[in-house]
Amino acid sequence: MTENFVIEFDHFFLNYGQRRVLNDIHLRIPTGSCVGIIGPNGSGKTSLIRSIVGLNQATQGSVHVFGESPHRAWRRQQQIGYVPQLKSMDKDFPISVYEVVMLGRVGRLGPLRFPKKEDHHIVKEALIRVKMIDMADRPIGQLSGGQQQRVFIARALAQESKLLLLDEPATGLDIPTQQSIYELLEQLHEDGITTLTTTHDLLALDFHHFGRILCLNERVIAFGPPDKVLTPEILTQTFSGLPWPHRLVKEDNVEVIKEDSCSCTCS
Ligand SMILES: Nc1ncnc2c1ncn2[C@@H]1O[C@H](COP(=O)(O)OP(=O)(O)OP(=O)(O)O)[C@@H](O)[C@H]1O
Repeated sequence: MTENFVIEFDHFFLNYGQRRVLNDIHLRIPTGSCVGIIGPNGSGKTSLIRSIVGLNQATQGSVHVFGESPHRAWRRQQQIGYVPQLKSMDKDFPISVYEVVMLGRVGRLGPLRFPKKEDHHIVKEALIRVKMIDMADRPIGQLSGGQQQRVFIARALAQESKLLLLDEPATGLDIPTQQSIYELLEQLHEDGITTLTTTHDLLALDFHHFGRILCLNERVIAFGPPDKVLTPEILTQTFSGLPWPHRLVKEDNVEVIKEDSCSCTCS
């Protein structure tokens, strides 16, 4: 590891039982970058994120975060903020927005220690940042999906993470709310926080907010700046899983995909 890379995958393979989910991931994420991870449902995006957090163990190869194993990086300095996919929540779950964000401080407080003035200050700042301070006393379960997502981002911010992993943060949200989440990511990027954000929904992704796009479909299909990566060919390969190389050809005003090596028409 060099200090310029926050995450380093070294020929990383992941199986669930016999099933291969991530195949020879060899990738380095530069410190401070704002990465969008795209790929269809089941392409391994969540599995990749969970591997970075140490929730999945490599079947082969390795991943290092801040130059350490994910477990050590997670436990030692609480540097990784993880916002999992939003699940529906019991409306009566008895925990307030403020308390959820304070959970982000627990790792730094240590066991059985009460929050100090500084912790309360950090929690309030995080809530202000995601524009949720007015709802601090509300039960989390009574918030909309977009509001809950902001609260979970605030919890990760309260950890003072240098690396933030967001799994499908915009899915199911209306367009202005998606936009506001992406704008927030952009601000975090300006603060030097490395962010990785997944989505399967190309329409929900505003590419302008990302410095790099990772196209994933079990393997890394492409990784680079949006203008280089978001080509019809690469997107087709990412989302269709069709073999490479191939090309898009217009036939009777309909675009069809053709492999370069054969003349068959694929739908
Ligand atoms: N705990 C698990 N045990 C067995 N198989 C799993 C497990 N978690 C995920 N899978 C399978 O691994 C594959 C990749 O799943 P993953 O959740 O990483 O994909 P994804 O790209 O995040 O999908 P989505 O866009 O739907 O969230 C899928 O086929 C899924 O069914």
